[in-house]
Amino acid sequence: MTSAGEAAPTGGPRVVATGVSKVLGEVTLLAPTSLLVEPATCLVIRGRNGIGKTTLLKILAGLIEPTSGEVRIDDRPADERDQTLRRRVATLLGAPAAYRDLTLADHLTLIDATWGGELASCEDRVHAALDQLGIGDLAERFPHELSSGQGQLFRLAVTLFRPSDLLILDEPEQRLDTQKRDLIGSLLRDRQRAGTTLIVASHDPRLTEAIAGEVLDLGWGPSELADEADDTADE
Ligand SMILES: Nc1ncnc2c1ncn2[C@@H]1O[C@H](COP(=O)(O)OP(=O)(O)OP(=O)(O)O)[C@@H](O)[C@H]1O
Repeated sequence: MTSAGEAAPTGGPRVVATGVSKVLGEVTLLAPTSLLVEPATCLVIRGRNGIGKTTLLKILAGLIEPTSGEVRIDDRPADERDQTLRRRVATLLGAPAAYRDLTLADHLTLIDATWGGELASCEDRVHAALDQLGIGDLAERFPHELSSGQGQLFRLAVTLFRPSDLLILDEPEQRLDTQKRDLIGSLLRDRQRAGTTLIVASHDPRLTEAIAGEVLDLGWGPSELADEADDTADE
């Protein structure tokens, strides 16, 4: 059985999205989009604020249903309720649930137990995972005792620690200083070399340069809100 903190040994899946879009009432959250991510490669998704990057990641992870189109992760439709996919796909999409009365080390220990990690080596692996992200000295802190950047490192630790061979990350660089962004770039490259497939939305050119095999630009044009603001300014 795969232990928490290790990539699944079989190699990451191929991800194919065909014409996926999301529309809620009058609002288009994501225009029709297609992509292909080969196993153990990294796709970085870019584009202006509000273009639909997070929406696309949620669709790829099977967290929300597209209005049109479909996503396949290897031969399976993306669906977070699919147990086989849940064992493979780790996501950082918004803040994962954190328990106020559990320390950072407690959180990782809980994750390890959930995914069947070996009990005897759990403590060592938990501390190694926190050390790897430069927050080993915060192991006994509670989540609400962290700075915003330390909180982001904790969320990354939680995401990277559980077994997965497909990582879907929304702006992993958020709130991090340059050194930590470089660290994340290096950790993600290592995961890719170990066989993990990566799909990452990012606004950081340096991180993109460090990890991207392919880049998908969703668009850089003005948003409707910007259009409306321009119209108002013209009046
Ligand atoms: N629940 C919702 N209801 C209506 N519109 C929404 C909802 N969630 C998001 N949107 C809209 O959908 C669009 C896409 O949002 P999304 O979060 O996917 O963009 P993004 O590219 O990730 O933006 P950012 O770079 O700012 O993180 C935005 O215009 C947003 O306002």
